[in-house]
Amino acid sequence: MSRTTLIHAGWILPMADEPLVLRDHVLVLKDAHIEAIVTAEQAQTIVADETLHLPQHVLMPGLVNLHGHSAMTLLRGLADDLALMDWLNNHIWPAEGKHVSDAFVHDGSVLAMAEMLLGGTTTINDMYFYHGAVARAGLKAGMRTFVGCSILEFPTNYAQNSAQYIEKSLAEAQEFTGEELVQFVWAPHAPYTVSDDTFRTVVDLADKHDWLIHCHIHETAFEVESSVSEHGKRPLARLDGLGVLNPRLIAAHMVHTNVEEVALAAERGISVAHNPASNMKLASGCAPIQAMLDAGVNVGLGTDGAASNNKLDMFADMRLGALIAKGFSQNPTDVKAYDVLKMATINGAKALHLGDKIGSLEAGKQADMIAVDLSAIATQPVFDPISHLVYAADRNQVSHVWVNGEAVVQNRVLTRLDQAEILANAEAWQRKIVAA
Ligand SMILES: CSC[C@H]1O[C@@H](n2cnc3c(O)ncnc32)[C@H](O)[C@@H]1O
Ligand SMILES: [Zn+2]
Repeated sequence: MSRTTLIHAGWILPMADEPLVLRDHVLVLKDAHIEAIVTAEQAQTIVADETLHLPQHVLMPGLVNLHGHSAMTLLRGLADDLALMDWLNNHIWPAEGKHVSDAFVHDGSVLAMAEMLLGGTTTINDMYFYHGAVARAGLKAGMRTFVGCSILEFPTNYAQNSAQYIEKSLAEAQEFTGEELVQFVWAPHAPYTVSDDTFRTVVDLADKHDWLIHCHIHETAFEVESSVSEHGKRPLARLDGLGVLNPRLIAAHMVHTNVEEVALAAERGISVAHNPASNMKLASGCAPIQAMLDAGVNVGLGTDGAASNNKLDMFADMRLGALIAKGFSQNPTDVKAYDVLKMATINGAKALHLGDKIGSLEAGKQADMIAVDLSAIATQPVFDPISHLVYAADRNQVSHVWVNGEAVVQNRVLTRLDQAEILANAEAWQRKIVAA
């Protein structure tokens, strides 16, 4: 049976191309879809099953976290203040070797999804191991989940070689065929861990199965330099020669990217996942985001994993993304508040090839949306909600979250997940990891 809910909001931010804020409007939610956005007067004639009044709130699209490793919440705070390769080689990869399993990935992903949903993130583009566990966590949480199937040349707890990563990924994906909230994605880890042959195979498989490709690219100066010495080419040029640069690709980081490479990214129609917090914390550098936007590259926003951020907080990262761009270029007009909101919503949706389904509030789109309560002291007075969402609000002001029309957070409480169980599981994993 169909159900209609009227949501009266103080402000509706549809995330149209140009900044637009609708004051005192009503969103008509019909099952999983947005039926219409109307004035309060027009809403009086609509028969609804339920009416929700959010007079102090902004209703806006759910946030799309374009790059993460959900299960790494269980490694949060284990290794800080290190550069990427030291962090990976000497801390994270050894810890993953000891602990990563199907159960670890499931519990870590649920913990991450609880944190993300409470903070207004409705979609995660993940990449990790034990993909069935990530998908199950997404379905349990009611979160839109892109399950990145990692591929590396070296053995991990999950697989022994690239062929086995691929074989296991395909088998795990089969179980979730037809699940609306779950999609599988190829995730070759990085140019320095994946061979030419494997990249070629990934491109073919992505075409064959109609999957996206998600890869860490140009994250550090070391990555670029080692590619030049090993392959005689910078990573992007190498990947272009292998056919990887196409509209299926979501390139995470792209920090060390020159003018020619920005132009190439635009020409090939790839999307970029900008991870400002992880790039700062691992001291990787500052990605040229304004140059990418100017060139027409589709740039979304990601948190990266909780072991390198260390929070899965898209509000914090929107703010940081806007601030570091200005500080780096000494140009205050770089990466404006609305640009960063687009990155966190519609651009992320476009990168995931869901631009016609989510990422903005429009009639006919799926209802992935959040309400942000601006009545807090820290967000008063309200001259411009766009400014507050980026520069003043924090994730704890997210009061309601809907995914596909379902309220998965209501008045700051998770409706599907048991918070006490999640906390107990996190503590049990901490004890296990400390004891190892
Ligand atoms: C293929 S995803 C799983 C793999 O990636 C590692 N990882 C996490 N964060 C980063 C990063 O910023 N750059 C490169 N690799 C990263 C993670 O620990 C897993 O081993
Ligand atoms: Zn990453």
